[in-house]
Amino acid sequence: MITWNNLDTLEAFKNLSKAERVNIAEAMSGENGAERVKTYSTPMAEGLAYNYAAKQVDDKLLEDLQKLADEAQLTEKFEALYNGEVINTGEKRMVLHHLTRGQLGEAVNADGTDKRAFYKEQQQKIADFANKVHAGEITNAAGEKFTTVVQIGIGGSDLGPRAMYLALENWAKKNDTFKMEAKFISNVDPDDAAAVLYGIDVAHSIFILVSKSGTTLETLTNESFVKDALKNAGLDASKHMIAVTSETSPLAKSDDYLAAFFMDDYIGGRYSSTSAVGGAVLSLAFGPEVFERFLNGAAEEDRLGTEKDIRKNPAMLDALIGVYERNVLGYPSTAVLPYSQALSRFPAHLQQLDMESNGKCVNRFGERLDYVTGPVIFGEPGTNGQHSFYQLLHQGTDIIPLQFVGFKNNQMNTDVVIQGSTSQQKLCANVAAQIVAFACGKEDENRNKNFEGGRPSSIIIGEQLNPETLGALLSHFENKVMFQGFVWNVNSFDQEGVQLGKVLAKRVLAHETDGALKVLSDLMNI
Ligand SMILES: O=P(O)(O)OC[C@H]1O[C@H](O)[C@H](O)[C@@H](O)[C@@H]1O
Repeated sequence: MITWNNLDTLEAFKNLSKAERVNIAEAMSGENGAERVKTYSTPMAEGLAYNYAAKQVDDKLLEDLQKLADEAQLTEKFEALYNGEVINTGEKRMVLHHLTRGQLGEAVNADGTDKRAFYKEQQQKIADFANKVHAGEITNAAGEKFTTVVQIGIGGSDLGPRAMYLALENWAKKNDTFKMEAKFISNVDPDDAAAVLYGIDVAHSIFILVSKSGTTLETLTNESFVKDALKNAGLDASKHMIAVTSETSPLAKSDDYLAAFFMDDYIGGRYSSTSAVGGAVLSLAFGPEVFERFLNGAAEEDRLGTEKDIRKNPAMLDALIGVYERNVLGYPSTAVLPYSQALSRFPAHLQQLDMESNGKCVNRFGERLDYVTGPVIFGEPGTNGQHSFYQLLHQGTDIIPLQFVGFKNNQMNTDVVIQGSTSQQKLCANVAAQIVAFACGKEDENRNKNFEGGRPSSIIIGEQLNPETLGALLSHFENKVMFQGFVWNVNSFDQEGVQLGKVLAKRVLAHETDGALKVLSDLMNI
């Protein structure tokens, strides 16, 4: 029997609050620190490892976190989720994104079909379509090959797929699997679409309209923008556009598209990178085999999420340490710092994934919570971030837990030795140095140059960012956010908080405003 309880009612949480605080600076110094780096590491899928040596934990605290995991029934809740229980209570929906990449439990039937079979069927249809485009069997009206793919979508229909595309673009070029360049149009700012259209050859471009709901104003506006551009170029828009949407959306039955591929209401936008939402653009850009390898990496990581032992379940461990930092230590935000230029948009994706999921102040039953939930998430790739906001991370008044990601090898296999080391070595040296600098600090008589240390971090380390490791990385964070939502007893799968602004914007556009909104509308010249 699963029970959904608030965090502050759990005995294990009360104990956790009383636990002695670990001094990271001490723990990470000398032989002790060396031993921690070796032992406080949990294997992930595809050769990745989650290293939490520089987190504010010790064996005793890990035991307490295990008790919290058990009492909060995290494994059981995950099991219920992947077996098709209605976990998204706000919208009365199942939560099935794991089924887009594997079958963790029982068959889930809905809408008259087996859902795993449905997602696989869509993936296969996309693969067939992509193969035909690459082979020149599906072409523009002049019989010429498409060379560019442009995704039109926003939020989950943009951020995840865009981050994944950028993560694999150079890898695919190096590994001869790069098929088509991809571009993305998301913002309703007309300069976004205009800039993308300006830089491409529209006659050889295929546009993917991606909207789960089929009603998002920004996306529909950008679709019209693109259709106009195609028309002005003397082209038939329906020969250049495909759609990815849910079968129930208004777009599903339209004749305006060359083809349509489907996801459904059981996949949240921010969890949709492994569905047709990511599948179409990534299969067109890199080939369906690369997309499949990405799914396999995610599936392998998902399986680790079913482990009860937190030391064998990196997503659950990461989630629990995050809860400890947020609810016991009181840290307000978390920085995601990938030491990989290919992951330049990964933090932006995680912002939506984490904050749209767990930025809630009521529990699953709509009752106000008396404790804090999701932290503010932000980040930039290293080493760039070091020359930007790390000052605050090192010496600011807030302690901000850090999530590093780093790879031993680069993707392009091109490097140079300057001052006795390669660029890749410099990159890796920096991330190692930062972990110790944040943890241990450095005493200095000059207060301005003093580093207090005690700033916790973890790092996910891998050999190279490739389709499999990217899939594993994505799954890790998706499952981390899910487990945290379970602990906080919030519904991580709806997003009512984005509605009010949309409603008011519509009122502004209809000139139905008064008071402050009227004056602001006037100020903005609407
Ligand atoms: O895919 P769509 O239905 O167009 O939705 C796009 C996005 O907009 C919404 O407002 C939500 O905040 C996001 O969760 C969603 O991903």
